[in-house]
Amino acid sequence: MTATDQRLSTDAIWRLPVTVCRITQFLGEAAAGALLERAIASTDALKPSTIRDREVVPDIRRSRSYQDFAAPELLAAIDEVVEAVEHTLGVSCRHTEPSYSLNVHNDGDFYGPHQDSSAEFSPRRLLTFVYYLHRTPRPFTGGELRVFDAALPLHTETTGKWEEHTWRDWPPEHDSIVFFLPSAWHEVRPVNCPGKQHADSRFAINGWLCSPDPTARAAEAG
Ligand SMILES: O=C(O)CCC(=O)C(=O)O
Ligand SMILES: [Fe+2]
Repeated sequence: MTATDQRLSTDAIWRLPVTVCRITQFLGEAAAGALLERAIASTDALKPSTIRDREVVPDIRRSRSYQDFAAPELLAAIDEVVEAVEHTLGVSCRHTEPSYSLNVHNDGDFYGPHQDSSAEFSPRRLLTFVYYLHRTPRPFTGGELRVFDAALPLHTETTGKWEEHTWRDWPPEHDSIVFFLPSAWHEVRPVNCPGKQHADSRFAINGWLCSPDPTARAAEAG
């Protein structure tokens, strides 16, 4: 045992915050307002949100999604900042392809703690982005994005219990975007939207920059 080991008491805390890049007023008032109107208008296209291999599991995730929602202006704006984000998060997104959807949380909706990629599910996701939209003033409470710190107090098991984790909450503020690594543990805190009006929901355009899928390419070609 070295002198340093002896100084590490069992209740020492190694707290490693996960880096999140957050940009507010990302598209500007006019573009964000127009995108919000399109998001609100998509109500008929919404289906229950899924996890992993497209399963609906309401104990883990309760919200509605529109997989084919198009937001080219958002992708163009992401393109303009991605180099700075790559630099900060230590990831390279060259030759990646975006994949994204519109996710709508209304009263009682949430998404429990999860990672967006793992060796088993969606391993090609290299960077997560979440862009938020809502009416002003914000018509709901809750719905924070909770990002858990990467490491636990030293005395806990490697996996740890959820109550031993530390975290930081990010507000889902209209026209703000966050970027983080898809391996980060995160959740959407329950939304309280007492009026339950669709237009008062927490709207998010959530997606990933993904490394290309060579098998999908081959299938498309032929
Ligand atoms: O809406 C958010 O803040 C995050 C959503 C999320 O984690 C996901 O869809 O994977
Ligand atoms: Fe996620």
